[in-house]
Amino acid sequence: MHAPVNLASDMAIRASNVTLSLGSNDAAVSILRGVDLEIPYDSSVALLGPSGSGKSSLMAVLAGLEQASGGTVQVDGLDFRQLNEDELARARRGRIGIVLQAFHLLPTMSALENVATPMELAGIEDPFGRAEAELQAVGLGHRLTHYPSQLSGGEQQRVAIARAMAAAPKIIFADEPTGNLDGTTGASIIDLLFERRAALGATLLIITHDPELARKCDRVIAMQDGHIVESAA
Ligand SMILES: Nc1ncnc2c1ncn2[C@@H]1O[C@H](COP(=O)(O)OP(=O)(O)OP(=O)(O)O)[C@@H](O)[C@H]1O
Repeated sequence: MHAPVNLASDMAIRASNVTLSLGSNDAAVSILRGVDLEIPYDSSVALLGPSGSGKSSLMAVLAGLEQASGGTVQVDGLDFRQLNEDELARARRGRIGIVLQAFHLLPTMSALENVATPMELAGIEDPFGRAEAELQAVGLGHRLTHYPSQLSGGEQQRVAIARAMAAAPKIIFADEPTGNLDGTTGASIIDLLFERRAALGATLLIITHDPELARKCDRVIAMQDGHIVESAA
């Protein structure tokens, strides 16, 4: 087993020549084809690109959900390619928050439990106190004991945001977080994500098809065919 290597880094994310192939032999598909990327701490980045260009796959690699096939991936100073699956899971805790299009809340748990339980399992101190404070911060202080089926889509995404943010992660990954919401609700979710990001001083990488949302970010990165084809501040 490798010990996590802690590399001095001024970048939240530093990826170099990252490749990802899935499947084996004749069925292997080349999904990421040499991605180079540097994202500073406390910044926001939009990731744009056509369907199938590799945005979600790149996010999975940078979030430590998928191991790259080649290249280097440094996240908050950790060399992800040196870590095994358990070490990656530990590295994510308290460091990385993830918000997806489908909210992925556990239906048998209240809003409070959905936010607190992952922190409890990760051994983070005072998980219920932190969960309650974060649910209040996302405007759901009055919905702590509600179950997902008793919440609107927008409210469920607020719970998912609270779950991603409650452990004060340094990096937040959001994959089309408004994809299942109507325009007005989606806009309020985006405002919330940016507000909480700023409050935490976290880095936000957000996959979106919405150019207006992309303009709110410090930087826009465009992908095509597994490559970064454009990067603009
Ligand atoms: N597990 C897998 N095995 C084989 N191919 C995969 C796998 N996961 C994704 N792919 C392929 O990798 C390519 C990139 O997929 P990815 O989901 O990263 O694209 P995307 O840019 O996020 O697309 P979208 O905007 O539609 O979500 C696609 O061609 C997809 O079919």
